[in-house]
Amino acid sequence: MKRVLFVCTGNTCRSPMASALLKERKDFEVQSAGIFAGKGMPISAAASQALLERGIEHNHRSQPFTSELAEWADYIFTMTNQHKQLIVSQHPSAAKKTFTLHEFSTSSVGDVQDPYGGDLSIYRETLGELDELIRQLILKLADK
Ligand SMILES: N[C@@H](Cc1ccc(OP(=O)(O)O)cc1)C(=O)O
Repeated sequence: MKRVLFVCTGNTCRSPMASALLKERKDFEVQSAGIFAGKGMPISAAASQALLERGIEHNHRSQPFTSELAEWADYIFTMTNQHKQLIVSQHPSAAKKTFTLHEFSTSSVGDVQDPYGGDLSIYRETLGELDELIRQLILKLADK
């Protein structure tokens, strides 16, 4: 099974939602982490609510991005180009397997904006964006 690591900033909103969506497929080993994440924080309440509205329950505890996780992953998908640049600069050996979610899934330039601090409608929008990106991601990974 391919090992996929999603990375965002705090590992309480975007990457846990992406992870929950891909885990639904059961064909991948999935983890998430944050560049500036603390350890053991739950998924944000609004992210959890947006997932529950789609019938997805996601047990999550935040974790920081580490070199061990970088080694574990076959693919590292970041929410923004800044996350990618940080990873590549600190872990050059991971450069070949690190992509922004937009560039890998849709061959486009763009960031998944941080919904942190927004209301539930913002989280629903982010989840919708992630859902579409992950649909494309699955198609792309099937070709690998
Ligand atoms: N701003 C938060 C950290 C944080 C940043 C972004 C964030 O969203 P995401 O999990 O999508 O990166 C979550 C938390 C703090 O000051 O603790």
